[in-house]
Order: sequence, then C-alpha cells, then structure tokens
Amino acid sequence: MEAKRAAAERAVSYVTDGMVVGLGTGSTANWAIRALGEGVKAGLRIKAVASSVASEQLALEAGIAITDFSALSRIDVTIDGADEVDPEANLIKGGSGALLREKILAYNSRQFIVVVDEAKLVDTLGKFPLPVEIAPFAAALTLRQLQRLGCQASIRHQGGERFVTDNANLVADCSFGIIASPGKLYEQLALLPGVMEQGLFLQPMVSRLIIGYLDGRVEDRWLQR
Ligand SMILES: O=C(CO)[C@H](O)[C@H](O)COP(=O)(O)O
Repeated sequence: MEAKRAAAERAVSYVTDGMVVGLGTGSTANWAIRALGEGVKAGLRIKAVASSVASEQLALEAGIAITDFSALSRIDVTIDGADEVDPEANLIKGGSGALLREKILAYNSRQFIVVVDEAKLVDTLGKFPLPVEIAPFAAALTLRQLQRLGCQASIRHQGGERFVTDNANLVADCSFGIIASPGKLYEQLALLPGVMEQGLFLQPMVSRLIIGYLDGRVEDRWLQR
C-alpha cells in the first residue's frame, strides 16, 4: 500500500496550476486522486476528467471538480496504474475494467504517467489475464475468436453476475501465460470485430513510469514520448 501511495504522490508532484488532469482507476490511481484532492484544498487549480464512475465519485468526495469528456479539447497529464509492466514499459491494464476510458485518456494526454508498485514489474507480459472489452450482444462469438488466438478466455463475473463496464460492455479475461510478441497480439486484437478495446497499452504511450518499492524507494523514469 505504501509503495503504491509513494509512487502516486510522486506523480501528483508533476501536476501544476491550470492543468487538465486525467484520473485513472484502481487502488494506485486512488492514491493519486486523494493527493490531488489535498492539493486542490490547498489551492491547486485543475480541471479533471475521470476514467470510471468509481474514480469520478472518489474525486468528487476529495473536492475535485469533474469535467465531462465531451467538454475537453486537451488533456495535459493522465495518472494511472497498471496490472503488469514489462522492461520496455509495455503494459497490461484493465484489472478494474476501466480500460476503454483509460486508453482514451492515455492516448489523448500530453503526458501519461504510470504509477505502480514493484509487484507489477514482469519480464514478459501475460501472466495477468489480458482484459478485453467486448460488445455484449456478440459475446459468445467474440470469445471464440479470442480463444483462437491461443488463450483461455472467459467472461468476467463479479458477485455471481456478469461484470458490466461503465460503457455497458462485457470484459473477456484472456490468459495467455506468456505474450511473446505484444505488438503482434495487439494487431490481431485490433482486427477482431466485437472487441471494443484491449488492455495492451504499448510503447510509445507511457511518458513517465514511477515505481514504488517496499523499502520506501521511488524510481522515477522519464520515457520519451
Ligand atoms: O487498469 C486498471 C483498471 O482498469 C488499474 O490501473 C490496474 O488494474 C491496477 O490496479 P491497482 O492500482 O489497484 O493495482
């Protein structure tokens, strides 16, 4: 918890007056939202856009005003977590099912800052099942196509019910074990009808990677974008 918090708080130190800030989703992003809320209470002036209903609620509770996606023409910085990070800073995201809005924010931000604890670092992506957001009406067909790519795919459930995203879609969790070529898989998934978004976030997308360690260290890597 402290490692996630330390990484998130370092990321928030890059937010300055007048910025439009994209808010990620998940426990690490939540630390960033809380820290931003403290900043706002102390006088920081920002506009924020949230990647999920959950993050929007937390932001409002923290005193951060939320702007609608449709009202934005630019996003200065988005701060978000990840489920896995490989040595090239390619990511798996979507553990909380917010991948579609998260990717729109990341792609449209001048800076995309990823905040993780050291447990998220991997040599090769794929141990964490890759979340893929799919259209509900064609779920069975799309699931079969995903399986043909060499994974075990299943529809995500929560509390005994199918998990429904904030965009009214479903999530297929795809266990590949090892993703030998993230670029090739990205293209294959991008070509599949019924796939609304995939949890692979490939470089060059991340502009800064901040890693919190259990011993209290924070590693802050600037990556050209
Ligand atoms: O992609 C995400 C949500 O869709 C999260 O950033 C990812 O699941 C990491 O979560 P946490 O910070 O709780 O470990």
